[in-house]
This record gives sequence, structure tokens and C-alpha cells, in this order.
Amino acid sequence: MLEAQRLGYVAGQTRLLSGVTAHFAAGAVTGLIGPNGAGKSTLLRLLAGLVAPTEGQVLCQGAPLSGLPVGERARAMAYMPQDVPPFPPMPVREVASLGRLAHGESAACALRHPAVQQALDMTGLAQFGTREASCLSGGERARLMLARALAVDAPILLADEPVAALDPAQALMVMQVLRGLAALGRCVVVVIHDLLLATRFCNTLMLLREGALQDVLPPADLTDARVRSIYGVTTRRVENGLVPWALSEPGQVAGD
Ligand SMILES: Nc1ncnc2c1ncn2[C@@H]1O[C@H](COP(=O)(O)OP(=O)(O)OP(=O)(O)O)[C@@H](O)[C@H]1O
Repeated sequence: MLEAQRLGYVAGQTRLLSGVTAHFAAGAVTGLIGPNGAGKSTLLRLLAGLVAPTEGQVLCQGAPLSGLPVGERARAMAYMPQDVPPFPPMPVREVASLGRLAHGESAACALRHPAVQQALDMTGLAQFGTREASCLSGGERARLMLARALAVDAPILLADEPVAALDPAQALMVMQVLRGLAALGRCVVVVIHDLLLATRFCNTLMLLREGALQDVLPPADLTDARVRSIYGVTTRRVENGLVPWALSEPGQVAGD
């Protein structure tokens, strides 16, 4: 579905990424993990075509991404950035409907599109539809960025730290949504620091360090030795540790 071929990126005098070759499968959630500054967001931006690689190329459904017309690219891939920009003075539903711009719909058409309502439902924002987006809390704003990306309804979703600002219930809900999309055949690539959620919800983990892809492995193979070599920390499996595991009343999650 999505492929990186010997991807490299240099900004000014600084090399941010080198020699990344990887296949991102349809029907799977791929988790990009690695220390701060490893190059995860850079890789995601290259995959999204937001910046052009200085070496190598991205293939989207077999075709070079650089050759795809902008509109086609926008419909093929949805991207959720790590940083939430200041929202314009518009209601939540309208911000989510911006995802439909990729399809060339009029603003009125976009607002009514079922994908927008679905995106608000999936991110637990349905009850905030008419609220000013600029009034949302940090976690709600992050979910709105995800809702905008989900409203594109694209076969590929690239999400940069979608759960970093979320409470445990919302984080579980979002990871379940991502896994649900993968189950429908979508290609989902997510940058994530929470190793518990990453190992539980991702089908494949890609470990980045110092701008290079160090390893591609199933979550079960993320051993203490690997975590130590990547992050310089040791891990422990805590049998009676208290971790958020499931929503007590699915679909009944309160707002932030
Ligand atoms: N334009 C730039 N010029 C120079 N260095 C840059 C530029 N953009 C990013 N960097 C550096 O490149 C490295 C990789 O950045 P990137 O945002 O991809 O890391 P990351 O793995 O997503 O980190 P984090 O987990 O902290 O979000 C960082 O050290 C960053 O400071």
C-alpha cells in the first residue's frame, strides 16, 4: 500500500533521515517508535508527501508519490500532525469537515457528509459539534485533528502521536478506532511513545534511532534488550501493575 525506498532527508547541513526502506501494509497498524528526535515525524511527513525526500522515494499504491497529482494524493492519504495549530474561529463540526476539502466538496456538502459525523463519533466529539473549536481542551483539540483526518476517509492514515494528549479512556478509544480501520483494510501508520498501547494495538513496530530504521518486528518481539538498546532504559513486566485496559461502558466515554 505504502512503501519507503531508501528514503533520506537532509535539512540544511543536518541529516535527519537516511536509508529508510520499509513497507507499510494495508490492513495493519504500524507503530513508529523510538526516542525523541529519532526521525519519526520526519519519516511520517515524507510518507505524507509534505516534504520531498532528498534521497529515495515513496511509493503509494505502487506509484511514485511525487508523480501523483495533489488532489489524488490528498484523497489517498490523511495526515494528522503532531502539533495542533490554532483553530480558526469556527465550530468543531466545521473544522472536522475541512477533511472533505480533499474531495472538492462545497463547504455545505462537506458539513453534511456522513464521514464527518462518523469522524466526530469515532473521536468522541459528537456532542461538541457546535462548540467553538478554539474553546476545546488540549485532549479535545488533539481528537479534533484526528477527526479532520478521519473525515477524509482515505485508504491510508498517518497519525503523529494521536494519543499523547489523551486520558486513558480516550487513548483506548482512539487505538480501538485505528485498529478498526486496519481491520477494514486501511493502512494505518502511527507515531507512538506509549509502549503498552503500541505493543497491544499495533501489528508491526518500526524502531527508529538517529534517523535510521533499526528494526521492524511484531510487538511480541519487543524485548527488554531491544528497548534497552533503543531508549537506554530497562523494562519490567509488572504482573499486578494497574493499567487502563478496556472501557467500562464502551461508547459511553465522558468528555475531557
Ligand atoms: N529543519 C530542521 N533543521 C535541523 N534539524 C531539524 C529540522 N527539523 C527537525 N530537525 C531535527 O531532526 C530530528 C528529528 O526530528 P523529528 O521531529 O522527526 O523527531 P521525532 O522522532 O518525531 O521526535 P519526538 O519523539 O520528539 O517527536 C530532531 O533532532 C530535530 O531537532
